[in-house]
Amino acid sequence: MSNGNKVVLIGDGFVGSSYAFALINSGLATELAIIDIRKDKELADVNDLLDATVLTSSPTIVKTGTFEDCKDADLVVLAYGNSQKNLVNRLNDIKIASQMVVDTIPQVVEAGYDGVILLATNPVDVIARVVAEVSGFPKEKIVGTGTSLDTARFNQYLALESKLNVSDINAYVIGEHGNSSVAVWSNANVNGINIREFIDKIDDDYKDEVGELIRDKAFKIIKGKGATHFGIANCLLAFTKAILLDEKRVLMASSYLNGEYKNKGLYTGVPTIIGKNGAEKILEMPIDDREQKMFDKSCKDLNENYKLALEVINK
Ligand SMILES: NC(=O)C1=CN([C@@H]2O[C@H](COP(=O)(O)OP(=O)(O)OC[C@H]3O[C@@H](n4cnc5c(N)ncnc54)[C@H](O)[C@@H]3O)[C@@H](O)[C@H]2O)C=CC1
Ligand SMILES: CC(=O)C(=O)O
Repeated sequence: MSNGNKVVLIGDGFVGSSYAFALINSGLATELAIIDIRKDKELADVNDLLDATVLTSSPTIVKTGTFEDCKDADLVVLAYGNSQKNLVNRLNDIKIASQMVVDTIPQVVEAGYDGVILLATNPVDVIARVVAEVSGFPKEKIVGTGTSLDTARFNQYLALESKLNVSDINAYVIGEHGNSSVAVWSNANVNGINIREFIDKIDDDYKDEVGELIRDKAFKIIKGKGATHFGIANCLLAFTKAILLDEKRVLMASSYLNGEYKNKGLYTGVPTIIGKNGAEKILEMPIDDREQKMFDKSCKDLNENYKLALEVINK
């Protein structure tokens, strides 16, 4: 551990650089080391970010990094992954992303790092499991961003539809961050008042339609500009803050299930208390039978697809 808050970011593309910008503006990190295989991009971003730090209230020391930097890091963040340009199903990226984990995580561990690893790399639920397997770390030290972005999209949708402030909407998405995600309507509320009081057309068709809209949002953004990156950058920042400041915040992380929500042995998006030890406790909110069935199917899909990752890990 460093004397302040040292973050090592691995992967400096759209997502990594947006996170880096959010992080230096937050003043949370005393030091940020950036590692990418594109050394020109890595150096260019470091120099650009250093200029940006001058006008922040608490300037972060930003530098190009090596895996040795992980030795005294307080947090390692993975934002590498396949380009989003042609994304149609995140699960198609399993082999490429698993190979990145195999290429990097042993070096993080060899440097002596044994803290929390936070990741956004897609497919994030499967890749969290790959990072756990390759690192050998306790399961709670691997924290994926899970359905935090899907949850933000669900809340945004409900705020627009109900014409209320998004801060007052409490609605969650669980399961895969991807095509089998599950919007939990049964306990969606506005400061404790059921969402049905504000939107009267909620039947199963409407739920499916909105579920589709939330899932499609990523693809629409990618069509417009090649990647989604601001939303996930702020999700990563919220997790970073919760871990570095030991906030015990409940965030929709990819966490390792051990019987919660009637499933076990895999990482997926569920409400989780996040603190300095990572995913400290999974919280079980009530879900209805329909949502449970969708969640079970999502877990089944993730388990099936993990076999592709195993081919890379065991190569
Ligand atoms: N979990 C979520 O909610 C979201 C996840 N993502 C995911 O984030 C990942 C990154 O997306 P983008 O930044 O748009 O991709 P990008 O293609 O812009 O950046 C990826 C970066 O990773 C670097 N990289 C590749 N292999 C590496 C290695 N072994 N070591 C270090 N760096 C390496 C590349 O050089 C590149 O700079 C993707 O998997 C994407 O699907 C994106 C948005 C939301
Ligand atoms: C790309 C991606 O995973 C998202 O924006 O949801």
